[in-house]
Amino acid sequence: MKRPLLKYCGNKNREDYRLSSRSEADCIGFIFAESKRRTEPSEVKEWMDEFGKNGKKHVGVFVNPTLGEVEEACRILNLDAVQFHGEEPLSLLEEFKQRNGQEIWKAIRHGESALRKMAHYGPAADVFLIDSSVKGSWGGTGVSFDWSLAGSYIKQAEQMGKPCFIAGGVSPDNVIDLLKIDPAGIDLASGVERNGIKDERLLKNFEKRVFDYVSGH
Ligand SMILES: O=C(O)c1ccccc1NCC(=O)[C@H](O)[C@H](O)COP(=O)(O)O
Repeated sequence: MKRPLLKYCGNKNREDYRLSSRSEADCIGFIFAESKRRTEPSEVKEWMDEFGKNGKKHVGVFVNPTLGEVEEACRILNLDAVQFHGEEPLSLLEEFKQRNGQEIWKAIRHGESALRKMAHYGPAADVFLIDSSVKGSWGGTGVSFDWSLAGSYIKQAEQMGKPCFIAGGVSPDNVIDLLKIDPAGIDLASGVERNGIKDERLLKNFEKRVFDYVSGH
């Protein structure tokens, strides 16, 4: 099987950045929205200048932002992709795409209307990310959803010709269950953190499990 793309999200300090930028991840994410993981583009720029991007796609995560906020972060960081993680109108994503051309990720919460929302955002989204739905939180909850239901998202994204990341409570302990449904990408924040910061042993353990599983299938 093909290894899924990996994204470590919620890098919020210099050490998180150092670890994630030296990891096996393909993408690393930064929260520019209200969160315990919130950071500022100017801080990320300092870490990026110090350690280098090391080939990782840098993804800025926003929740119901203004176009100006997203464009300002893109200007400072030259982001490779922007992840819209709220209930943004499709017109905002379309306008952003038209003006800037960056890759757009649309996060959608698992639930009854998720397939319909994927179709709705299809004209603007380049990548889908399906996350758990937890009341009162937009993301980064560490809570998983029933992955036996994730096949329909993966299939619909494939039919639309777009990769689909699965997120929400993924960790070294449960990633094998997720790999069995063969998602194009896996996104996680909490599962590779200890006391709220990225943990090298958890990152290595997670990657070993993914790589061992993939090489055996
Ligand atoms: O991580 C956050 O704190 C966060 C806050 C607000 C919006 C989005 C957020 N995270 C976006 C991500 O892509 C996370 O990796 C995703 O929600 C999964 O998080 P976790 O369940 O902790 O692995």
